[in-house]
Amino acid sequence: MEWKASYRLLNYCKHLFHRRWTPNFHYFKTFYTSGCRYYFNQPSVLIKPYIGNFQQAFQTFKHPSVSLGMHQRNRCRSQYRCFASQATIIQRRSDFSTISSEDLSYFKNILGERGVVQDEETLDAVNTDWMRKYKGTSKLMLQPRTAEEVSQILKYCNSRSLAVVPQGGNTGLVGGSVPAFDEVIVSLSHMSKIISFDKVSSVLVCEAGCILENLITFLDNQGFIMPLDLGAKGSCQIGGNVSTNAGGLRLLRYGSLHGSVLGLEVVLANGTVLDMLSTLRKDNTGYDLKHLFIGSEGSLGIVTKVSILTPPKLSSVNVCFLACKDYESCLKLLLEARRKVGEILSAFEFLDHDAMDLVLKHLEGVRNPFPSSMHNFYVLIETMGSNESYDREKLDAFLLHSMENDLMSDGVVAQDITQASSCWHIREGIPEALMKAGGVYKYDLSIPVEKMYDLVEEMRVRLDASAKVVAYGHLGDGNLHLNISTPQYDDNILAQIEPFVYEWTSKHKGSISAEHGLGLMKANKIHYTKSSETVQLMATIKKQLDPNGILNPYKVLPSSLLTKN
Ligand SMILES: O=C(O)CC[C@@H](O)C(=O)O
Ligand SMILES: [Zn+2]
Repeated sequence: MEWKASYRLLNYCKHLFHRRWTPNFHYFKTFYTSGCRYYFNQPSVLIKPYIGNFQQAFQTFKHPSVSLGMHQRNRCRSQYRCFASQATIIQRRSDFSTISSEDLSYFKNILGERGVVQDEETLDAVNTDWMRKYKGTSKLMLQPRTAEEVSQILKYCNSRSLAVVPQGGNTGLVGGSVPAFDEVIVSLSHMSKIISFDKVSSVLVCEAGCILENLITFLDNQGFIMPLDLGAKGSCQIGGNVSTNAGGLRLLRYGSLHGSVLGLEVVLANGTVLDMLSTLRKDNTGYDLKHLFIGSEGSLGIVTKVSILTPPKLSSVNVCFLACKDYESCLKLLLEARRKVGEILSAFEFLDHDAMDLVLKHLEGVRNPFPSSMHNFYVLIETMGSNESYDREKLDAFLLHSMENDLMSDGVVAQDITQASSCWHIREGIPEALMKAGGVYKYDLSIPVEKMYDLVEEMRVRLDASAKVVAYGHLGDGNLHLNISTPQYDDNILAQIEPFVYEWTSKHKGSISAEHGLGLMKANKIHYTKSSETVQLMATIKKQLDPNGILNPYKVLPSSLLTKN
């Protein structure tokens, strides 16, 4: 029995990771929990802390190369209707101009031929969002190289009433980074310089178009890390991350970008360059305006430079993947991880049976860590610290307690970086697997964790079996990614999901956008989370900073509140 079980663990590691390793059986300990035996190789139950680039070794989540048919949608020149979002029926604002040959000459004059993109293939890509659900009809993308060029562009567009969509890596999931109609796309991709890094204060200053993964690599060489990490790090840009207040996998440990971003340079709609590029931790001189731009999705200004506090790289990293019989056990594990693992806890992610099933079916190279059985829930726990034996002791205490108290049904602990990255690949691969499975309705919700899974269960009761309700997310942050996967988009299914999902979230005092923003998808849904007074004040701020409403129109706030007086 003992040998069988340890063999199973050993076998798992061999199969999943195609690696040979020699466990030290001498150290195997046995625990009896609810009639099951659990075996962990005590000293190596925790992965050996590896020195080196942990981040880099993770699989980079690239855009799926699968060819997905464009979803059915009805669109005419003045009306945009996204099939997958019932209420996203908006009219093109008639006071916006269309591009003229004089406009093109002006832009070519300030940016040169290279900065003015009109070829159809490129425009098709930048008009289409990552999910291929939203598509604009822009005929022009501009590629400035400096904040001054951004300023000249916006000043001109403002005077001509030309609407603008700022675009970074275009990895957003709510249709916020693509035009709704024919807005001019202002790409930040050519503004990708790292300006400075001060090791002592650990502050990085860079341009908005820096790809997150490039910053991660740069900092790794200096012995630091970025305070945020996302599945889309290979494509997303820091300016987009800041503009959407991207959350991701490490928010549990390092907090949101409202805490890490120390300063910004932002270009306003009228072309004013707002220099708030502070590198100071403390500055109580009046209103801290940078926070207005963090998470405003490019609707108040275009972020051109970012100054960000970067935590030191930690040498001891552990990843474990645990199986649970019910959601209640996941919550208990979270509580115990907080208590016993404490300050070294860096991620606490969860996925349910349907999410695991989907990944196993649709993603190549992913193996079930527990090949002999499927479980109802899984959690991925990561710790990061600087003292190997201290970290091990903490994780050990947590795992032993969890086993003794029947909080997990099975568990594996990565023994090296390859195994750790395989565990992460399961979690990070879910959005790609969903895309490959067919149509997907995405909801990114903050809900008090005790209630969170009730929504998932209620949703399953509402929908028939052809719709797969898939739940996963950042459990440690109270963030549920509720996805309904169907063979294709269908308005009848959508009617069963919405407005139910928003009403349910609102009733339980949750947020209808935990980390993805509102974009085009949820601009008309903001009232489910924010009071009417708050939304009114937001509209007042928007009108003050962008009186002509040229910046990312139709997004974030309901258009009805922004009509010109
Ligand atoms: O696809 C989603 O719904 C979530 C995407 C992303 O925020 C994640 O956590 O993987
Ligand atoms: Zn997420």
